[in-house]
Amino acid sequence: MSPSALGRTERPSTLHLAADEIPVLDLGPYLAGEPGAIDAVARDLLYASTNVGFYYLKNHGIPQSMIDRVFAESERFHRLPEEEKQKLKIDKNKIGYFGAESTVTRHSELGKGTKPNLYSAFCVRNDLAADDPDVLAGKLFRGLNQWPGNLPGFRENVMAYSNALENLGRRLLPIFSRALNLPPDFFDAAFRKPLLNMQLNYYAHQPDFDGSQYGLAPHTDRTFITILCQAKVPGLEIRTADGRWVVAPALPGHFLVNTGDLLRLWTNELFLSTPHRVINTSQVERHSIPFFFNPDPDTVIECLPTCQSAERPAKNPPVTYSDYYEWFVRQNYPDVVTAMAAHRPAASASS
Ligand SMILES: O=C(O)CCC(=O)C(=O)O
Ligand SMILES: [Fe+2]
Repeated sequence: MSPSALGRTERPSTLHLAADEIPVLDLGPYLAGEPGAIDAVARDLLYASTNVGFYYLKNHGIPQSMIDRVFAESERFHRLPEEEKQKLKIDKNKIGYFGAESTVTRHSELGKGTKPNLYSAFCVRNDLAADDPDVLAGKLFRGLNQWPGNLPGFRENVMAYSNALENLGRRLLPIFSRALNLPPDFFDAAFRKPLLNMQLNYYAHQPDFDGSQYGLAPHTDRTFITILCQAKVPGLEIRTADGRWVVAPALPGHFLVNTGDLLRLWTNELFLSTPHRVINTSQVERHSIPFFFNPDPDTVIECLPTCQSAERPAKNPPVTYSDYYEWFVRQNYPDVVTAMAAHRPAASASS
């Protein structure tokens, strides 16, 4: 146990805030390997994570043409007839399609009592092969992706983007280690085979807001981090530490990252997992793509050594990521729960 635990930090004087609220981290110097760049960006990250929980990334190195292609694929997918999309209905691994009003946000206190969500989504995970050991072992959340049969190029463009975001996620890990006073490779083992989940989210135009029916109800993410691309249409609101809901603008060429519950847990609740929600009262359809970046499901999440001290002991017992995540899925996705029950081995059916 370290003598004194890390705490919240002051805003670095060079750190820019978008919309007066949300830090903008410049990855350019770090990705270019400039000396000392990791220290500067780790300082910004520590401030953003302990005070806001959301931050934009600029100069992240992902070409705009690749982003445009994956949004074009999202539009192609969501234009398919509903019955075509239902052929890919979400399965026990939370892979596939879920339609409007088929999910309910129950895992967050803030989402309690809200109506089913208006959004629909296509979910993909790591594109594993049928002979992958985890697939053969039937490990939960390690299944094969489902792909539409009639959209040539779809799988390639979606996975090209997912692979690029996976690489970006890995490049961020040493910055988290630096911010948290940990050895540079601290997170590497947990992310050797990360548990990825990416969604092509679609929000129809919502003419009005009745106070309880959201595109996506208030919630926190059950992730390590989420890397979101909002394309052009805003609609995401985040709840500031002082309780206001503010719109996170769709900034061209920027990703919006948020700390998830898992990283909050890992850091002994030092990093904020900030509530957010979506209401699309713009006059047009909204597409967004969250990339949920998570460690291997077998990872044991135990309070980091630099986040605890005699004065600030660990607040939570260790838990494996699979247990932590399964609880969340069971709360929110009734169709996944049904699929899980259908696949449960007979021997454990009554337990
Ligand atoms: O669509 C968005 O902008 C946010 C999506 C989101 O919060 C989620 O899928 O968890
Ligand atoms: Fe979210």
